[in-house]
Amino acid sequence: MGVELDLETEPIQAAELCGDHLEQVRAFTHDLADQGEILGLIGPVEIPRLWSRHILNCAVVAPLLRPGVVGDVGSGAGLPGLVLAILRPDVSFVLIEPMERRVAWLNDQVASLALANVTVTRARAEEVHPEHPFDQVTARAVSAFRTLIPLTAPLLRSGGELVLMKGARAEEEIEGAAKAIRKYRLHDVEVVTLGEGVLPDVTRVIRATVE
Ligand SMILES: C[S@@+](CC[C@H](N)C(=O)[O-])C[C@H]1O[C@@H](n2cnc3c(N)ncnc32)[C@H](O)[C@@H]1O
Repeated sequence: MGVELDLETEPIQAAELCGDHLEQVRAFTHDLADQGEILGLIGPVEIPRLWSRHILNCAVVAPLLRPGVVGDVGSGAGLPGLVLAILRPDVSFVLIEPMERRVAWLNDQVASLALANVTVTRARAEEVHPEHPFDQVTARAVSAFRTLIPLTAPLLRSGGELVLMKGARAEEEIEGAAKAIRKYRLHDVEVVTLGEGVLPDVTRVIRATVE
């Protein structure tokens, strides 16, 4: 038995942002609302705003991805990795998460959503050495840009791109990361704002390309 489901009404934008994949995104969202608190994946205050502050904030990132392999570092509940994997079946995803209970949840969701484009790796990012470095790496709510760079940039191929979901202080985080930006040879570092006029909270993403 799950917790009492107190999920907000599905926002009208969900249909627009999820298109043909709405049913799958809806199934994931309802499972997360139902089991997320018990499994320690998400706090109770987040459940009533799961769609507008979490699911759809991840969904707006989908158009930034290119066909290839994306590593999602610190996937946790599957944000953004599972949402993006549902919306972009043309892209392969490797979800990297060290916590056993979260890995079990991710594997269960991959199976129940029948996602053929996802593998889950139980590891810390710094322990991962992909045979074929990733084309892009995503992360959300893992750490500040300065400390996230050493965890994520080494996973990328030359010319690969970081797509890191960030809060309102993204520009300040970039200023504070000057040393790591140089050390890991990042260029074209920029903040893009997604979901403006569509979502209550815009999504801010730091994009950067590795030399
Ligand atoms: C605050 S949670 C965010 C989870 C999810 N990305 C989200 O937005 O809901 C941070 C996640 O990063 C994972 N994590 C922490 N350090 C990590 C590392 N070095 N490598 C990979 N994952 C890490 C944690 O286990 C946790 O699941």
